[in-house]
Amino acid sequence: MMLAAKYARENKVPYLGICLGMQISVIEFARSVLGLETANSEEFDAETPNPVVIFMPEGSRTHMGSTMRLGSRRTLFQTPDCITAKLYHNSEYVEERHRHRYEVNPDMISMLEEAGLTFVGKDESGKRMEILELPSHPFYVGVQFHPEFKSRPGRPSAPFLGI
Ligand SMILES: NC(=O)CC[C@H](N)C(=O)O
Repeated sequence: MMLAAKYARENKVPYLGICLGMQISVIEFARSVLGLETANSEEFDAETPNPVVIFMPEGSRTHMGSTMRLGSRRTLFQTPDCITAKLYHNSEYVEERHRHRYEVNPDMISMLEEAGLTFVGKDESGKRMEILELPSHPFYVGVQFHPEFKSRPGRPSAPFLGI
């Protein structure tokens, strides 16, 4: 997955990373562009010195049961000037379904954004990264939620229309 994300980023191949796919794109970007060779998700290396993806449960941090961020949650677009906001018909927010425990580390956002990765969708607290884009790329998009859950035959969820 890491190599696929790298290849797509460097060769301007369309990339839609869903959930772990978004997390992988952040790890790959941190390693290749920021030069943080040890960047990782806490899920894969709990001791990583550069945790760009961390355990961010909605419930308890110590119990696996009921810690998943699950079901429909709101994502607010941070700017109308991005690919995904346009795909979602210039809505101010979208409600998509979630199923995960790990998320992009909010403490690393400014570093990632200074290097060109932009977080164009966040939850209402501003702490949970929901959508990323790479403006220097024709279509490099990551979504923490699962747009496929609301996709239907003949009525695909918006992000798929961008590929
Ligand atoms: N559905 C997914 O891709 C979730 C996996 C992911 N590593 C998590 O945050 O739990």
